[in-house]
Amino acid sequence: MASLNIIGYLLYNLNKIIPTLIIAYIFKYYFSWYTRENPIPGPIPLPLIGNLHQIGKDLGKEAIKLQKKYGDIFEVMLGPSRVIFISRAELMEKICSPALKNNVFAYRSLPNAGLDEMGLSKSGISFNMDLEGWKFNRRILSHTIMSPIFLRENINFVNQIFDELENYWINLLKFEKKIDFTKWSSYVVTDIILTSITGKKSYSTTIYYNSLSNSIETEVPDNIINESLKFIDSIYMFLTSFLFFYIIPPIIRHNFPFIKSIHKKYEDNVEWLDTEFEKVIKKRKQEIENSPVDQPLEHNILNLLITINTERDINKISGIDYMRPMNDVEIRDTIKEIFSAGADTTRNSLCFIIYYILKYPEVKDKLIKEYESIYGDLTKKPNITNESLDKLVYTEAVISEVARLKPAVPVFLRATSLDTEIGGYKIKKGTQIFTNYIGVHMHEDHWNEPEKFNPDRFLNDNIVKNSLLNFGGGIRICPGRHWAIKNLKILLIRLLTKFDMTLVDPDSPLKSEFKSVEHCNELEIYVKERE
Ligand code: HEM
Repeated sequence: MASLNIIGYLLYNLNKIIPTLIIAYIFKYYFSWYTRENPIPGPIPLPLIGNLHQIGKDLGKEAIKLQKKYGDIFEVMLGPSRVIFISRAELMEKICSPALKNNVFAYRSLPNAGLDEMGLSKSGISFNMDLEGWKFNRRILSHTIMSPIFLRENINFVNQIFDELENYWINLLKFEKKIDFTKWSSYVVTDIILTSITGKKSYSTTIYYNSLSNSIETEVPDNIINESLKFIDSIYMFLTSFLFFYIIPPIIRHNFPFIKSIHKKYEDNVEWLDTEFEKVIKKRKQEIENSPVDQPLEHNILNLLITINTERDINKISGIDYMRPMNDVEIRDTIKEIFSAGADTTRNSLCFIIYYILKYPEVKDKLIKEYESIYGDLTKKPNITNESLDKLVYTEAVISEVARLKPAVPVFLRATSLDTEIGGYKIKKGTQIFTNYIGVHMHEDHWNEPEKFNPDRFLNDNIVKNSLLNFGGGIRICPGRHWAIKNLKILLIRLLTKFDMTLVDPDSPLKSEFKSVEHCNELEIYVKERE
């Protein structure tokens, strides 16, 4: 009877109780926030969402705005979680430490249910919380893509794909001079990565060409078209789903009606992709097993990963500490990593570079002069070798300058595994750090006229340590950086020596937005063959 009375009282006074509870919650929220330990300047958060309304719009651009307002180290709340942004070269010292032992920043992320559900926290490289596994996979990936036998073959892969693109563009140019470069770059880079992994022809560029052209250049069977399209969609869905899994708490993903169906779609996609990769690995293992032991294997990434530390080891790098082959899950997740970390970054970097080169024709002329000095007569197809790529000093300066102004990864993650101190602030073990690379790249203390596009600064200036972090730094520095730069160089040589390109709208600013990486939204160019 007494409990009924209480329920009745509560129901009767609901209109007073709910506002009181809300006010108490808000009061408690702000009391905790204002009295938090080791506070760092930053915007005042809102209850429940924190600063998501500010940061969620476009991480790269918002990070710069907040840095201007709060300084080189500032904190924000992402929902209930505190995150610290670091935006100055000197403050990156510990994050960029190459020492493996007692490295405060060895982890990318704090434990995260979304990463667990995506299968990323116990496997692969970028988000692997098992440091032994991370070290093993990372080392093998680095040895594979840096090995001379792979890099030699890589030039053939990229050249083959460019030859195809060249033919398609020449055919299209008979009718239409305008090229949507964002689309082409996406398909070309997907094909480069797919071909480097499998050693087999991949069809994304062909399928795209066929969709634009009346004259079908290469017949592709329907089943291959469908498989390729499904695979490409699935890879891009995997990339897009990352932020969804990472930011949205499981309780919302699993229970809210609309969000629940998105979650299911993304979850099914992860499963489908894993199964597809597993099928490819199984088939290739069988092919290797069936081939005679003395028959040389092709130097693609899949063969290299499957045979590493086995009697068929193509690279003969078994001398490294880990004397065991990779298992199928390790191979699968390393390949997935190459796609997820390498495809979007490389293709958006290429778009940004093309934009700046076309915007600054004097830079384009200097690049062509560099190619002439190294490859001679440019009316013939250049004979590209890895040694010649290493001599392209000006090209490298252009790639660095574009990456400084427009890094494909403007902000990324690291987490503290020990208590530490940065810039005079105490930071506790288990804090999520956002490395604000774009903030460092645009810092007036590190760069003279940081807004200005000036590749020569990389030829003349003394570069401040840790002030160019387009590939990150320290023990988690991008293992694909040399491969990516080589691919960008090959594509630039081939594009600039074969075609004359101009921007359709030279006055338009570069249109990009942050979606896991910085995406080039639009890049229309006019193209004609060089005379
Ligand atoms: C222009 C293209 C690329 C850019 C701008 C880029 C940028 C980055 C950045 C900023 C990081 C974070 C490093 C850090 O935390 O210090 C990273 C990590 C990584 N990148 Fe790249 N990347 C590119 C291409 C590639 C390619 C082609 C691969 C494929 C092999 C790759 C594989 C990885 C992996 C596996 C990691 C995680 C490393 C770890 O956590 O130990 N990246 N990349």
